[in-house]
This record gives sequence, C-alpha cells and structure tokens, in this order.
Amino acid sequence: MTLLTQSSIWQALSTHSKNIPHMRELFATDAARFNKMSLSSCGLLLDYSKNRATAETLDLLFALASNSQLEAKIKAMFAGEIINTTEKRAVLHTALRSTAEQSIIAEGQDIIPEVQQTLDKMQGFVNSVTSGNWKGYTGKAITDIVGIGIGGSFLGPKIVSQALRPYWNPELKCHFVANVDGTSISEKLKLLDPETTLFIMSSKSFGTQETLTNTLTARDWFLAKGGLQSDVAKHFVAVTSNVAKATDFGIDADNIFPMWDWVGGRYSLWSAIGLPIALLIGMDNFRALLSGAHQMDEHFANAPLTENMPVIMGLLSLWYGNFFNAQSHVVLTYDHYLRGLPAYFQQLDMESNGKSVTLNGTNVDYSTGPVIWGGEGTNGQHAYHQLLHQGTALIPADFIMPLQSHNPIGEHHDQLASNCFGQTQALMQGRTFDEALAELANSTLSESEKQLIAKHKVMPGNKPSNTLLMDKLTPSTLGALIALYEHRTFVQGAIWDINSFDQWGVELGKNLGNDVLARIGAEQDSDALDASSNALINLYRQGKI
Ligand SMILES: O=P(O)(O)OC[C@H]1O[C@](O)(CO)[C@@H](O)[C@@H]1O
Repeated sequence: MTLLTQSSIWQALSTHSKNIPHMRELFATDAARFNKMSLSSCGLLLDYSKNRATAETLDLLFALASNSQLEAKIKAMFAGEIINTTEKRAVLHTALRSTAEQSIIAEGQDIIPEVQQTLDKMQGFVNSVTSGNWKGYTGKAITDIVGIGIGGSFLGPKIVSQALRPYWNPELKCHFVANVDGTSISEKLKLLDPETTLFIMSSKSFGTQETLTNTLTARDWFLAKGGLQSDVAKHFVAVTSNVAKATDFGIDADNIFPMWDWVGGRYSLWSAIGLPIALLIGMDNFRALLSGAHQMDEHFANAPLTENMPVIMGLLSLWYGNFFNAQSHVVLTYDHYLRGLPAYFQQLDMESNGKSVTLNGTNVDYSTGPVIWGGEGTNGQHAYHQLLHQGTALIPADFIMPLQSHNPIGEHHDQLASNCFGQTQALMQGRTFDEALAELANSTLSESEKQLIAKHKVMPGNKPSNTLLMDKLTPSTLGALIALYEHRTFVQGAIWDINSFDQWGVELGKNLGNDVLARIGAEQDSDALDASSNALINLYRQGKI
C-alpha cells in the first residue's frame, strides 16, 4: 500500500463513504444547504451543494488536502520551484498573467520583464495587423489568420477564440489546422487568398511532426500561388521556445514570439501561443482574459482551503474517483460559445493527471485522473444524459452557465437555464418507484403494466453535480473559469503525489510512428515487427486490401 492509502484520513474517508445519506435527505433536513455549500469568487459562483457530502465529508477531505501538504505545494508552484521533477522545470503559467509589478524568479532570473516584453511585442503586432498597416506581399491588409499547431498549441487558442466570438474584430477571420491529415489543411486552403492570409505557426518545441508538416504545406501553397520566398516573412510568424530551430526553418527572426520551458503546452494559451486570440479580440480583451485568470490565481494562492474554489472542486472530484469508483467526469456547458470547453478541459486534465506512478516512482494503488468528457447543453440531454440518469456508472457532472446571454432572443435563455437547473435537480433527486407509479395513476395501463413501467422509470438520483454560474461570458470570467480548472487539476495531482506536468505517455507513440513512417517509405516490405504491424504497413504500401 502507498502512504496515501495507508493514511488514517484515507481509511476514514473510505469508511465514511459508505454512510452518506441520499442527497434528497440531505436537502430535506437542511434548508441552508445551498448557503453553506456555495461560494463566489472572481466573477464565478460555485454551487456544490448537490454532492454526496456532509460537513464531516468536507472536514475529512480538507484534512486529506492538508495531510498531502497541499498548501505548501501551491506555494512551491507559484514560487517557481522545480515541481515538474522529471523534466526539471518550474511550472509558471501563473507568471504569464501576473501583474507587471510582481517579480517571479525562475532558474535564478526574474521572468516578469520578459513576459511583459512579449506582451508588448504581441500588442505591437496586433495593432499592426488590425490597423491594416501590416501588408501582405501585394500590399493588401490581412483578412484571414490561420493558426497551425496541435495539442496545447491549438486547443487553447481555438476554444478561447470560439468562446469569445462576441468580441471578435469583424474584419478578421480565423482558422485552425492541427491534424496532419492532408484533408484538414487542404479544405482550409481552399477558403484562403494567399495575398491576405497570415499563418501563425505555434509549437513550443518546434519539433512536432504535424505542425512542421502543415506549415511546410502552407508555405508550398503560398509559393505556388505566386508569393516569393522573400515574401514569406509577411505571411508567416511563429510562436516557440525554440527560437533557433524556428530561424533555421526560415521564419524571420523579427516574426518569432518567444515562450519558455516553464510553460507547459496545455497551460500555454496565456503566452504568445494566445496570439490568434489576441488578434481576434484585441489586446485589451486579451489582457482582461489574463486578469481574470490572475484573480483566480490570487484566490487559489490565498483563500483558506475551506473557501477555495479549485480546492473544493478538486477534492469533490477525487472523492468520487477514489471512494465511489467514478471513472469519468462530465463537463456540460449551457452556452453555445462554450461548446469547445469540455475538449479543452479534457486535454488539460487527462494529459496532466493520466499518470500511474508517484513522484518517487512508486506504483499508485488508487485511481488517478478520470476520463473527462462532455458537451453543450441542451444537446446532450437528448443523447448521453440518459446514461447519467439511469446508467450503472456514477458520473459526476459540472454544469456551467452564464446568467445573461450574448444573444437574448425571446424565451431562449429562460429555457436554456431551466433545462440546466432541471437537470441538476433530476440527477440529485431522481424518481422513486412510488412516484413513478403515481405518475401512471391515470393511464389506461393494466395494474401489472403500471408496475413494470414504473420500474423502468425509476431514477435512483443521488448523482452529484456542481453548478458554476457567471453573470456573463466575458474575457475576464472565461480567464477565471479556465484557471479554476487548471488549479483543480493541480489539487488532485498534488494529493495523488503525481507529476501533473510531464507527458511521457505520448512519447512512445510518436517514436513508433516515426519508425513506421520509415518502413512505409522503405524499399522492402516490413518484416521486422509483430505480424499485425507488418501486415498493416504492407497493406498500406500496396494501397489496397
Ligand atoms: O507545442 P508543441 O511542442 O508543438 O507540442 C504540441 C503538443 O504536443 C504534446 O507534447 C503532446 O504530444 C502536448 O503536450 C503539446 O501541447
């Protein structure tokens, strides 16, 4: 057993988990439950009252956090200690949204001046492009931005831009290409005019196959359409921590925006990786996004554990994963602009906490990161919510909704909100057999049919959910919301004693993919691998089954 599962707190939580009353009862016996189990900060309200939790549960969970030195670990992250131990790196995405007056030391150097200089460089670039001063090779202003990147160098820019659609500069269109599938870039290029298109190549490492291949294809297209090699600088910029490699690749040195090793890819939208966002919404709004995230950083760093939103959300999710065998967690956004957020949180959490050994290399004997999935309400209600209500798996849910819509037409938003709140209520209270039977009282069914149908209509309820509300979806509230999930992920990783900031699991697939690529292009058929891999490669070489 690991120290964690041996600990008396863990054992106490395990015993306690078997003795929690149904949430219906918890609400029936405590009219103040919402007041006691909700909190507001940074423009967000979290209602966590619809959870399988009593005051004792929370006390035990906070004790677990304290026992895991959570507070010291939070301090270590903000202070720039090398908490990504396997890659020997500090983890300082929080520095990207700190104020200019702060001083944060990484590897012996204050990094804030560099962060601010990069923001200033972004500002100059955004002004130049959006004012029309930045001209393409035929003297026309830029109309289309294409972000080329993958993983954290794609999801953040794409999903935040999508979420902040009401703030877009109407003169600009933005596109993203991530997949190495040639269809992805081909379909985009069909929409574009090389004279007015600007490509932003985003790759922290500048070594990611998909991004390099897509950028080369874009450059070939640009040259084939009439651009000259000497015009490339007007149409290609890059964001990377590997400036030397970007220069070698042919990106003009002035067009390279730096980022740093102490920013993880999935935590990088706050850096120059966010350039497509800044171009679309303008620098003032981009700074408001950073400032919302900074407010959440301050809250996370300073609020006591018992009033700390990311801590509470992290602990509750861990509660279900480790003590109720919940293997997934669903994020349901009741706002069309936030439809991409579940995919963003999916990378954030699964790439961070999909780990099986502790920091000192011991195999864990408890579940770590759950599968994160989700989608937008109300669409999911007519699809996978059935399983949430009546399936055998326990799937804790987060419901996220702004109180005011950017598009307040007729009764739409009232209906959206009523569905959101109605779902959390249904999940919590369920429907008993007697209630189901009573609903059938006036039907023409026989008594035995009523009994049977009532059994099918029973919903056990007691399904946990959090509800997160904000007044309106703005750059600032979105910044706070994303930072909330970043820190929630951190809390869980800290308690599980894993490294939430490396991603060795993706390496093997990348390496083997390169090996297969060489075999596909070799003179001889493949015969040195397992029978399945050889056969698949050779079928591919033949181009038919
Ligand atoms: O920005 P890069 O270096 O191209 O990496 C892209 C993505 O690839 C990963 O390393 C995973 O393969 C992610 O962590 C990262 O966000």
